[in-house]
Amino acid sequence: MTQVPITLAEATEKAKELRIQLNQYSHEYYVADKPTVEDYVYDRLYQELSDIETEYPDLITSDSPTQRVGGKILQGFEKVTHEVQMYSLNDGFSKEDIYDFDERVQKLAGKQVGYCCELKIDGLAISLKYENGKFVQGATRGDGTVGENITENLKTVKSIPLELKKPISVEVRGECYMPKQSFVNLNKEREEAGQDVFANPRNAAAGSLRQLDTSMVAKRNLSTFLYTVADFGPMTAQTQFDALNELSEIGFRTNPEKKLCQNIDEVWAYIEEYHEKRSELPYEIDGIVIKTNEFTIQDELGFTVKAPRWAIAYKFPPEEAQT
Ligand SMILES: NC(=O)c1cc2c(N)ncc(C(N)=O)c2s1
Repeated sequence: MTQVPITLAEATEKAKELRIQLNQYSHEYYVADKPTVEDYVYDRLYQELSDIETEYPDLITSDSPTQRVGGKILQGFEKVTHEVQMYSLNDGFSKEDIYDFDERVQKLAGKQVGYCCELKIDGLAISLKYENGKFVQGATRGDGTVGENITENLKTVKSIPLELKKPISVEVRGECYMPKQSFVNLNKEREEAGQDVFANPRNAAAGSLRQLDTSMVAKRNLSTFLYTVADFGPMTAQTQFDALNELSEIGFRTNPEKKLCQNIDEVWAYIEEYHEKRSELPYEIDGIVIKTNEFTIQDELGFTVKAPRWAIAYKFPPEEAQT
């Protein structure tokens, strides 16, 4: 059926309506993992918006889903200084290390404290900055103080909101990763094309985010889990567990496997549970991150030169090579 040409006013209204609808469907699919429509419904509306933007390029907005496909060739990556350091974590490798950590925390805090336990995602640490709800800068961790500006590449990662559900200014940190199945598919493609294959999903994610052709990044099916707030802006969470829920409420993808543990025995049980479940997860993890849940305790315990005193990363033993 030939499209009846529409006026600029009608196109403006229709484009806004389509953007809102498409961004909602995209959030359901890529962030909430709960799609409510079939792909063909999304694709038809997307084509309608793309046709309008082709007819009226001035109607293209920074949060339009058509901006996710990339198409820019970057000259390189500028350096970014993190105003809030992206810290690293002290590692633990045994049950004893974890119980020793708890003993140190209780001694410093003067009481038993609760812990928020989260899966340690095997990806690339990223920092995302938003101003008045709009995504303005994405950067790699780098050395924790200076990273690289990869904003254009991160705009193609569908689980990263281009606009938050609230017009707030925040900085958040998390992990960008490649799902296991996407890694298998990518390496199959590369092998068939006679290219080198990636050793693991983490290298594949890192290699993807270093692409200078943003349309290549868009095709790599990268995803994210956000887990730290560096600049709270108007966010009100007073604990790590609540901060994760608040991150999700404003539009970020967070990992659903988190657990609030009342003592270190519960922490150890969680570690054993996910050491068992590790192979069933659709993404790689290399351990468990344990943090004192109350931010007041985190402030009290502070940091050593290298890492927070209020957190530890339990690293799983290397998986036995499949014989
Ligand atoms: N280096 C770090 O501080 C962290 C690294 C990671 C990681 N790779 N995955 C998950 C978390 C988390 N949920 O806190 C953290 S925190």
